[in-house]
Amino acid sequence: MLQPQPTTQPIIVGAILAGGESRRFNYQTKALIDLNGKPLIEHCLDRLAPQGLATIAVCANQNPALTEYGLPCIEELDCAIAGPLRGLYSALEWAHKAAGDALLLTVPCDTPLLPLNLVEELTNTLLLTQDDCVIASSNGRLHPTIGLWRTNLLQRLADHIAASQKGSLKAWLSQCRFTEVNFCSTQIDPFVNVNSQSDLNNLTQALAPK
Ligand SMILES: Nc1nc2c(ncn2[C@@H]2O[C@H](COP(=O)(O)OP(=O)(O)OP(=O)(O)O)[C@@H](O)[C@H]2O)c(=O)[nH]1
Repeated sequence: MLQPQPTTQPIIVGAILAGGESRRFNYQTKALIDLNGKPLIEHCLDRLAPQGLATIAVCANQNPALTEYGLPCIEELDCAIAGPLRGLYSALEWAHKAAGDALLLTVPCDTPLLPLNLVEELTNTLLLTQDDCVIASSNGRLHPTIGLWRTNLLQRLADHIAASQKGSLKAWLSQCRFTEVNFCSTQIDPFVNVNSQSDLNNLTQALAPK
């Protein structure tokens, strides 16, 4: 088990959610979609690497194509729900096992421009508020897959899933005490995501030198 540092800083581990069906991208593995010469998951990793996480794992239905990154692979828990909430549930279980009472950052694999102060801002807010979690937003839009969660939510989430038998992250969030942390940018939305070929085309164009 990862041990806490001799400071008051909690252990923070990261999980990149990279499962799902990718119906809007012809069922292609979204994490491996190329953006400007690099797969989306590498963009994510590059953004997270300098942010002081104790470890970063990938939660992706054990997709063998993602094992080459050498990241710990989080096994998806067998439950009646699918989608990002199952990813969060699996990641919380992994984080609780790996680090005990700690904090878990979740991000989706399809957001290549994550802010470099994401972990710092979310952590500062969570420690201040003592809420269950903090969730990122931009331009007035909440991004429930991008959050910092207390691992001790695990049992509550398990109960929620067992009671609802289906679930969206939004429905789960409505059961949580959370604060929203807004990240703004005058240029491209830092949480712009790639769900389809046209999203990819638009982002490639937006990133092209003017
Ligand atoms: N681990 C895990 N991640 C998931 C699961 N479903 C979705 N995700 C991830 O959660 C993020 C948001 O997913 P969505 O865009 O809502 O769903 P998607 O399946 O990727 O795409 P669509 O089928 O087009 O809706 C993406 O990074 C997905 O890779 C799941 O069941 N398990």
